[in-house]
Amino acid sequence: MKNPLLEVKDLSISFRMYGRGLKQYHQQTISNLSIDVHKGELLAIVGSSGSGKSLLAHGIMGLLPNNATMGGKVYYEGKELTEKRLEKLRGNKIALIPQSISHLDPLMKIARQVQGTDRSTESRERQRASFERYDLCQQSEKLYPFQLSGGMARRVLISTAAQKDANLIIADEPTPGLDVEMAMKTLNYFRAFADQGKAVLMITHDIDLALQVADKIAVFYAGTIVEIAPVSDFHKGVEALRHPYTKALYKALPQNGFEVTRGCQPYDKDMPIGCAFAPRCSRADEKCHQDKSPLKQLGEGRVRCHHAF
Ligand SMILES: Nc1ncnc2c1ncn2[C@@H]1O[C@H](COP(=O)(O)OP(=O)(O)OP(=O)(O)O)[C@@H](O)[C@H]1O
Ligand code: NI
Repeated sequence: MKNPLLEVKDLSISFRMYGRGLKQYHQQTISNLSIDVHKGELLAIVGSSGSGKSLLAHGIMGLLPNNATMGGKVYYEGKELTEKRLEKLRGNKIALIPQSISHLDPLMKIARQVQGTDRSTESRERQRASFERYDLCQQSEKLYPFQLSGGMARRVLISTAAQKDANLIIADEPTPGLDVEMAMKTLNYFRAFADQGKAVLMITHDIDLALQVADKIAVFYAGTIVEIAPVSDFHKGVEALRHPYTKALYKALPQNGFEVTRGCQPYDKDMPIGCAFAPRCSRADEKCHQDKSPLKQLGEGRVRCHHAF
């Protein structure tokens, strides 16, 4: 297979924090995370809230807060994505659709911020066409972000990315606030975008929606990827999936029985030394509690579990 368009290798992200008596400590939030996205591919990332999905997106884009330290490497088109390269590519060839609408500038009318620094007639036309596609009427151009509803703001963020000449879209929870029709339109746009030989990394809570358009699903748990599986494995059923957490996510879907797994994801400070899912896993044994499994290739997928063969 050709080089991936985006490759994340052994990523780690930690935060400098202050505890009691202003004692400084480092909170490890993402560790040993590797993924790649090829041209033509739509990779969906699913996982529980607080597992580090948005941090991954911000880490790739070079938008981490000041108290964060990032380790590992990110490659784009086979070359390391240095800060200097990012400055050129961010918002052009690599577009982010952020999860939070707070990424909109509160003091700038939305048409202006969607166009960015390019105020040419072409840029204005692209912005108008993109607004039209996302049902944003012309009057909305003059509004400030606080005057938008949640769904409108989401559509502004999507149309901002859609009017760029990007090769890679990183979409962080792009569908909340959208009605089903608009959500499907957005996902179909991502699919068509990938089919043109470009690529999409889409973070979502909605596995059902992801299954309709993605090629692969990467499952996130407590700051790392526990499984990457082709969508066809999810369609085959629970037996085709490799990691106990992926199986639990699958069984929690309404059509698969709404089964609840006891316990919750560990906090960064209480991270177990072994597999982070072990405290909730019925198959966990001594080895699982003691060491983390590497991400192993298994069939067409990859899994981080001692018991998966
Ligand atoms: N600025 C920060 N300082 C300290 N910790 C942070 C900071 N930003 C994020 N975190 C930590 O990173 C963890 C992961 O956050 P992130 O926003 O990536 O989760 P997520 O998987 O995107 O969740 P959600 O699905 O709710 O959007 C949080 O639980 C939080 O502990
Ligand atoms: Ni998030």
